[in-house]
Amino acid sequence: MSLLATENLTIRFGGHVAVNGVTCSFEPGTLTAIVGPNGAGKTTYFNLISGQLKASAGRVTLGGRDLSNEPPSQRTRAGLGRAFQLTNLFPRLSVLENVRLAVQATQARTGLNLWSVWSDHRDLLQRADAILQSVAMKDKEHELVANLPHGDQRKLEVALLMALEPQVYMFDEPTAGMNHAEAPVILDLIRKLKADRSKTILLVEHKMDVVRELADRIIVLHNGTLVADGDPATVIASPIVQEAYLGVSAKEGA
Ligand SMILES: Nc1ncnc2c1ncn2[C@@H]1O[C@H](COP(=O)(O)OP(=O)(O)OP(=O)(O)O)[C@@H](O)[C@H]1O
Repeated sequence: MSLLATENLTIRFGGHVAVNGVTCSFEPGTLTAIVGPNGAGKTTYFNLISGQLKASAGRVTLGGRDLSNEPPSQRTRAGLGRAFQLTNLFPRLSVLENVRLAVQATQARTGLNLWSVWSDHRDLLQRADAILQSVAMKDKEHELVANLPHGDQRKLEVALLMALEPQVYMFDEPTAGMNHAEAPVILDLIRKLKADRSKTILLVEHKMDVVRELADRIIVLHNGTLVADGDPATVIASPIVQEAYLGVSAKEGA
């Protein structure tokens, strides 16, 4: 079982410390919600973990392996999977082709050469098929991604993440910009991932009703610092979070 950990993780932009000495670990089988006010450093923390930003100080490790100096592609190979709000999709390819490419990337990662990838074409298709079934998109497999509604594109993005079989799933406001019909589909996919119990899931989320339903644990960032960490009921109920960090949203979710 691989544990994701950050040790004293810090980044400075000029004089501003956006993430300040965050030490935290995330266990498989747990969905941790990361909350905090706007500008608290949540997305920056994600960027430091996935490698989009390089830390000024501190370390990111997965299963004891230090990833701090690895580029994002190596971190993905090591098992960190992040949903990138559609930037990972190939819009001019079909749904099936997108999933198949993601499955192929995984097989290449596990050491198969090009010839065996080709000879295992049928296995590839079966795996892609299973993923499409699991996200209920089999009926759209031949549609061009560019023609899909926004909600389906976001769903496909989660499907591509699943195809990569990461140990860690990172979602940054996965239902942002979605309508009332689209959001439940994404939340259902995250629920299914969670039911697997072997995955580490990190979720940056402002919507407290979503956090309350999905999170096993909540950590709170404020001014780049980790200020609370614990089970959802305790963290949400704590006066410091209610009054200073979550404000009206927390009360609405209560
Ligand atoms: N590349 C950058 N250069 C300079 N400052 C940055 C950069 N990225 C983030 N910041 C600053 O770091 C702080 C944390 O930003 P971040 O986007 O991580 O907050 P957040 O908690 O995700 O906010 P929100 O909930 O609004 O998305 C902010 O003050 C932001 O302006």
